[in-house]
Parts: sequence; structure tokens; C-alpha cells
Amino acid sequence: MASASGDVESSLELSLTGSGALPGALPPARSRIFKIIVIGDSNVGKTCLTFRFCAGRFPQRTEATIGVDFRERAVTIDGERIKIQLWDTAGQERFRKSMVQHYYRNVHAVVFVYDMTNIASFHSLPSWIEECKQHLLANDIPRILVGNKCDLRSAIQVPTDLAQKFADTHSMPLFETSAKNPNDNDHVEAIFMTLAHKLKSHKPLMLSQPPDRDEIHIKPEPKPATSCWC
Ligand SMILES: Nc1nc2c(ncn2[C@@H]2O[C@H](COP(=O)(O)OP(=O)(O)OP(=O)(O)O)[C@@H](O)[C@H]2O)c(=O)[nH]1
Ligand SMILES: [Mg+2]
Repeated sequence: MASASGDVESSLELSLTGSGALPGALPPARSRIFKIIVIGDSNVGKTCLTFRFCAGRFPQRTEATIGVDFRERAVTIDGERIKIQLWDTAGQERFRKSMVQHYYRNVHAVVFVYDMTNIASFHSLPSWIEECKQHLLANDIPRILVGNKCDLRSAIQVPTDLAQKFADTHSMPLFETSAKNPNDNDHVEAIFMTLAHKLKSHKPLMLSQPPDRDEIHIKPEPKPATSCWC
């Protein structure tokens, strides 16, 4: 995997307003926002993965996501300040119905997640890919496949070669990782940073787009406890 680097500046920012700015000072430059949606069956660990990347740790406990939560982290890549905005979507059909069109609007990249200890979540991947198709996602939008929970070694049901074949068929890179123990295999950090690097190099002129803040509930996240190389 290509190495990913970027300086962590801050985790979630709720507002773009410049409160506290000196009178007469120039307004801060707007940073580009990369909207990345994270999709997959319920319980595969989407909330934990996005929390790990944005808050720098594994959440103590999670509940099924209802609708969507979004988390942001500002990073600097090659001197440019970029906001990585992760849309942590609901895996349960009943909790996503009314939100699906928001997920796909102006999306820049998609992360498909399955649970390595649950073969059913792997078998659901074609239906998630189909949902993307139905929402007319452009072919050149980067997509990656993440097998989560690789820390549960004795319970693995999805062999790497099977997942790799699937990833190759759909022209996606595969990462096996753990939101809980990021020292296992690929770091969660590196996965999202690699995607951000890719977006930055592919979308040099992309404008920042504010999320649907009037429609989406924003949850604040705590700052990472440590500077984060998970
Ligand atoms: N061992 C282990 N458990 C994990 C990992 N990631 C998530 N979990 C656990 O898996 C369960 C589900 O995690 P969530 O992140 O809430 O799953 P989700 O995909 O967001 O589920 P929905 O919101 O219902 O779509 C929780 O009990 C987590 O603690 C991991 O990497 N390793
Ligand atoms: Mg969730």
C-alpha cells in the first residue's frame, strides 16, 4: 500500500464561522471538503472505523446508527488544508430509508465495509454496490473495500483470497483492518489518508461543498487523546 502522510490539525469542526478572528484580519481560506460515505451491513464496524479515524480511538460503546452521523477531521496534505468528512451511514434498512439520497449527493469517494468474522456481511457487498449504481455514482469515484475486525483471528470467516478476488473484480483496493486494534494489518489512519491523497491528486479543481447542515444532525466528537498514528 502506498504510504500515507498528513499532519493532523484537528478533529471535528462544527462551524466554519471565524469567531475570535482579529478585526481587520483576512478571513481564513476555505478548505476543500472531501465527502466520503462509509456503507455496509449493520454491525460491521462503520461507526467504530470512522470514530477511530476522527477521534483517534475505539469508542467505548456504540448503538446502531440511525440515518447518518458525520464526522470530520482536518488534515494538511502537501501544504493544503483539507477536511475529510466521513458519512457514517446506517446499515439497517429501516434506519436508512429516508436518508439514502443524502448519502449519495455530491459524494467524492465510497468505502464499503464488511465484517471479516461474518460471511453474510461479505455476501451483501453486491447489493451495496448495486445501491451505488442506482444512485448514478460516476465511474471514476474512488471506492475501497475494507474488511474490519481482523483482530478476531480465530473467528475469521472471510478468507483474504476470496475478498481479494472480489476486490479485483470490482477494481477496488482491499484493506483488512481492525477499528479496535489498529496495529493489526493496515492502519485505519492510513486507509483514509490514502483515500484523501488520491482525491487530492484526482480532483485538483474540486470546490468545497458544505454538507446539508439544515437537514443533517451533527454530533460533536471529542478530540483525539493523542496525536494520532493509530
Ligand atoms: N473486535 C472488534 N470489534 C469491533 C470492531 N469494530 C467494531 N466492533 C464491534 O462491532 C459492533 C458494531 O460496531 P458499529 O461500529 O456500531 O457497527 P456499524 O457498522 O456502525 O453498525 P450500524 O450503525 O448498525 O450500521 C460493536 O460492538 C463494536 O464494538 C473491530 O475492529 N474489532
Ligand atoms: Mg453505526
